[in-house]
Amino acid sequence: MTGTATPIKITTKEVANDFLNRYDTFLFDCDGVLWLGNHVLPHTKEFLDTLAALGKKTIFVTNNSTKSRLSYTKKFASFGITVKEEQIFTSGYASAIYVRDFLKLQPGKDKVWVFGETGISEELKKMGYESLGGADPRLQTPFDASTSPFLVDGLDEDVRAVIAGLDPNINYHKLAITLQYLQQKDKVHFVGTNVDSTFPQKGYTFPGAGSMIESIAFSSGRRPAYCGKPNMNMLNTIVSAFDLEKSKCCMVGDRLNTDMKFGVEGKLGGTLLVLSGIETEERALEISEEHVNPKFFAEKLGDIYELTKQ
Ligand SMILES: O=C(O)[C@H](O)[C@H](O)COP(=O)(O)O
Ligand SMILES: [Mg+2]
Repeated sequence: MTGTATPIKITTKEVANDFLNRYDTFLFDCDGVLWLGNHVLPHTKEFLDTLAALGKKTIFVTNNSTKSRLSYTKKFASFGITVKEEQIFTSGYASAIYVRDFLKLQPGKDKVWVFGETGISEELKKMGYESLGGADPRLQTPFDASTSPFLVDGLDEDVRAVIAGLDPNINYHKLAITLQYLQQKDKVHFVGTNVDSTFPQKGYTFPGAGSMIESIAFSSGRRPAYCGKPNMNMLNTIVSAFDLEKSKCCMVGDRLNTDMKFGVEGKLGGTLLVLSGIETEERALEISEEHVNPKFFAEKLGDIYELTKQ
């Protein structure tokens, strides 16, 4: 599936201003666009300040489930950027919404086993769900079936779903216990936060959530319901939360099969691919049935900011 026209590279003041004037709302991916891990990219704050000065709406849509929306407001603040929790949507939040609104699990009764970080368990807790696993320190111990408390004490009968996401502290203990829950096929749903195969960091590309979730899918022989980008439920949640006019929205991201697909399939007014994360100019321009093409592309957000200031 491809876009309909040759992607436009933003390299002049005129094209940069035309790009900004086309949309009133910008949906920003985070990793690979605003920052790489804890390294904020050039002019991220200045670019967002420019959009605010132009009266544009900004929404942040990250597939990174390791932090809660509230925690992300603190990450933004550490870069001097003020963002409200309501402006942020994570794949962990999208997964918790799926458990609540689609699986209709009962808070206070049904529990969720988490393979991943606190970004998932904190969103579940805010919805009234008790979660197990996740950052439980007992999972950091080397795995031994005869001593693992999760087996010795027995699996929790009230677990009705597994949510699996990015876990930089992945280990065999976590994989083994998560599999035990997923082997209860008729009782425990399998939810994945996001399908990203890799995770961009400054100077490196590391394994992403999708690589871990697919490992669990392989061992369990089950397919997860993925909730992050490019899932349209996530987009519909955002569009209705802000009552957005799709044709006036632009999705800004660094990955073709999540961010750009999210924007194109979501029929947003436009898409901007930045090359500061996963993709390359060749891929942006490549016509392929394997991926969509962006409407615009640029080396990085900061370049667009600098062009508007010429
Ligand atoms: O592995 C992952 O989870 C993703 O690479 C990463 O977190 C993507 O985050 P995003 O680019 O959607 O902000
Ligand atoms: Mg990204």
